[in-house]
Amino acid sequence: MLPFRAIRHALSHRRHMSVAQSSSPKKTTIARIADLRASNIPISVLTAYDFPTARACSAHPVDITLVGDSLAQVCLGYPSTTRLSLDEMLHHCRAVARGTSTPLLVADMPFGTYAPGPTDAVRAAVRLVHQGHVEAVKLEGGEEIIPHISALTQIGIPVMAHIGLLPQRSTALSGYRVQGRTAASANALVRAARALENAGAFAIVLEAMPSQLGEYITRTLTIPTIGIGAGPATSGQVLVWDDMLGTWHGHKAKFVRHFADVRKEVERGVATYVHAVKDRSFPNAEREGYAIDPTEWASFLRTQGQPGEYAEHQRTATDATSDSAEMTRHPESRAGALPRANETDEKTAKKTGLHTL
Ligand SMILES: Nc1nc(=O)c2c([nH]1)NC[C@@H]1CN(c3ccc(C(=O)N[C@@H](CCC(=O)O)C(=O)O)cc3)CN21
Ligand SMILES: CC(C)C(=O)C(=O)O
Repeated sequence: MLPFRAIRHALSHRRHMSVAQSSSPKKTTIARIADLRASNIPISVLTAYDFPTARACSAHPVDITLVGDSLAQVCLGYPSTTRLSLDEMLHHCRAVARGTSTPLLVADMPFGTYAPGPTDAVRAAVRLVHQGHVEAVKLEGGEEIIPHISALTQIGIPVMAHIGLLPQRSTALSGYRVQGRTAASANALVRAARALENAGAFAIVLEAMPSQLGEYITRTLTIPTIGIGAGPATSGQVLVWDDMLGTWHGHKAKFVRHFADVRKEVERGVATYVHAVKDRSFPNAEREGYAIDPTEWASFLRTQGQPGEYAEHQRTATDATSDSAEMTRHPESRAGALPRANETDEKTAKKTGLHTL
């Protein structure tokens, strides 16, 4: 019997107990993922690429946090996931691991790190566990990667498989296309799914395929299916962080739903900040600044050879920073004789078009 099957069966007596305790978040284990599928409770998966997104995934919490290689596109600006190196992936895995508490932590094996053969797959996956602090790995592919998956599961690295649309092969496949739309390709996907389960995968991502096929594969297998564009009947769902929050600026696949409009908030925040800096309403000297004892300041100025009257003026000006009339009466008293606040405001507003705010 294969390793994860054995673990699942050995722990099956705990099934009902652990699902019943779902109100108090516990560390997600491989057995718990199997429990959720057996109990027909949908499995929630989200990608995360850094410490704060990992914290957000842990706070609610999601069941599985995936350091997806979509990292290449949404976080690092590469045109394709094939550009991502193992070192770059490791750097982000460590940050995500530091912010992860309860979710099971899974990382994508980057393009080229497993294709050469099972030995290379083991070497790269061991680095992801050792140096990336992840608990499981995900690999894209069908029957051609069965030996790789067997090698990984036999040494105790849990594997999430991934079939259907395979982004790492989008160049060879001439783009991101829905898979399994013909009887022949649907058959090939079902065959691959069975083979991956037999090789010991603990779960399988089904990407961009007809909903009927997503349901059919889910019913055929005993391991959970995690769908992304595979319809509502899969055992769980995964979305890319930036797609879910509406921050991704690129193409929106049909399967994407925005659960928040964070991009609009980000744009509003940046524009308001720039405006506040330009019109000097930020920072406020008292609420957002630090003070020095006036006598200390006066004595500092004496060390600088400044007249006492200047020190006195500085103190008054600090007490009433928002009083632009004060600055107008003594414009020369400000270091470098900066232009008056109103002048600056007018000029920058013209340059940046901030009048529209
Ligand atoms: N932001 C983002 N979200 C993702 O889900 C994602 C990434 N990036 N980068 C890596 C891969 C690439 N993925 C993609 C990218 C595009 C489509 C897409 O546009 N699909 C077409 C299908 C058209 C058809 O064959 O009918 C669509 O319109 O939905 C799907 C998955 C999934 N992954
Ligand atoms: C979309 C998910 C499944 C993924 O593979 C990724 O984030 O790279």
